[in-house]
Amino acid sequence: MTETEIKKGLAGVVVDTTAVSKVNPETNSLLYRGYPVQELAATQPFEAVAYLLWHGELPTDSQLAALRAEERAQRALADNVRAAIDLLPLEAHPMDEVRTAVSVIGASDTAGGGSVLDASGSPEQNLARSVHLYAALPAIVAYGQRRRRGQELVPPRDDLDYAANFLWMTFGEEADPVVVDAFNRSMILYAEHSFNASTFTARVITSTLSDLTSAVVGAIGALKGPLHGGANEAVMHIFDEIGSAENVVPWLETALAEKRKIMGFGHRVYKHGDSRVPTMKAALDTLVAHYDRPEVAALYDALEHEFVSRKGIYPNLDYPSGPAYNLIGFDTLTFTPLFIASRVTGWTAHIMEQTASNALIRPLSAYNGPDERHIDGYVPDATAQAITDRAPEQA
Ligand SMILES: CC(=O)SCCNC(=O)CCNC(=O)[C@H](O)C(C)(C)COP(=O)(O)OP(=O)(O)OC[C@H]1O[C@@H](n2cnc3c(N)ncnc32)[C@H](O)[C@@H]1OP(=O)(O)O
Ligand SMILES: O=C([O-])CC(=O)C(=O)O
Repeated sequence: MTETEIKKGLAGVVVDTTAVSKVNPETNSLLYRGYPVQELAATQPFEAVAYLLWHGELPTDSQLAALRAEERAQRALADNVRAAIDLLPLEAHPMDEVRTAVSVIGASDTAGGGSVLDASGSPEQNLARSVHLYAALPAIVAYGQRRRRGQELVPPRDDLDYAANFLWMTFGEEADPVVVDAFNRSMILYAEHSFNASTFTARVITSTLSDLTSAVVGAIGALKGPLHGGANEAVMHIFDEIGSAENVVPWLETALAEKRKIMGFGHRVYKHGDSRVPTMKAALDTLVAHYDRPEVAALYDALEHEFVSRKGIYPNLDYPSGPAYNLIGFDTLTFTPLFIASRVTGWTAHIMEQTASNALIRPLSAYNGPDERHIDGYVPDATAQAITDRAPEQA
């Protein structure tokens, strides 16, 4: 195999089909099961989009009511999950906290029937466990933020929809409808994006016939990195570093001179802008007006203008989401866990799709290590000396 045949990072490689979503960089569009994400964000509750991703169709009224009832019944933070979270240091990264909590659920989940040991991945069991994770995650994320702030757990409210209840459990007060709407839109925009790194991770794990929760745990690990979901958190650090719009030019000149990656910009698939950004920017603008924080929009616009005009690289969804979550009152460390709470719907839709039409995912590699050599030439002492002699940075 020659080097030119290798697609580093699988860039541009089509590895399978999917009916869950379609990302089209040419038309700058994103369809969930055929519906433009902008239309879904403008009209649907997150619950209906979760249903759409899992079932392929938007729910009827009674189907939506049934999903809502199932979700509400599993909203409360389970005692064993809380106990596991409480064992973690307060300084633990919230992504590690959520990953651990999901693992605990997986080790004790009987949703969809069967014993704890039975993770057979039948369609009924996978769907029930998907709904369970989606229902359980808001309490986990909300409790994590409250725990770090030294606040008590807030139990869920049965009379609130998913987004309003999520904000209630996080802040202990009912959010303004404008805020609930912006948050609901962000949940919908984050829900699904074809074969991104975390979804692909989930599909690789599923392809070995491992269980649904293991695939979600692996996906969380992939999402944590700043080149993927961790970027929404990194965007806020950049905003904090810059401070205000008038500092953008000197800050950016230094960052570019240092060859820093500017988080929240660039995308593997979209090269002319992310289809979700205009919708999330509109939600951010609503929040800026609601909280009367024009300086946030000024900084956002100034950095976007300077970076795009210098580099021709456009914002991705994490760019408007970071400041939007900050305005709502989430701690920066909570931003990527919010992404998990949303993306678990897309991940599990892909896990079910992979299960239904499985082939072990196992690509090839081109070897570029030492030529074949033989053990009779191996001298242990000489090898040990060679390791000791290595420069510290190589050791
Ligand atoms: C929801 C999401 O997960 S969206 C992605 C969130 N991630 C980020 O915002 C992190 C910042 N962005 C990036 O690191 C990249 O744009 C990625 C990883 C998202 C996509 O990267 P790739 O498709 O692999 O492109 P790659 O990283 O090779 O970039 C191509 C060129 O643009 C540059 N570039 C791309 N994004 C950025 C950026 N944010 N800041 C500075 N330069 C950038 C690269 O340095 C590279 O330049 P070079 O050709 O001179 O080396
Ligand atoms: O598609 C990607 O590579 C990353 C992304 O935007 C997402 O997962 O939402």
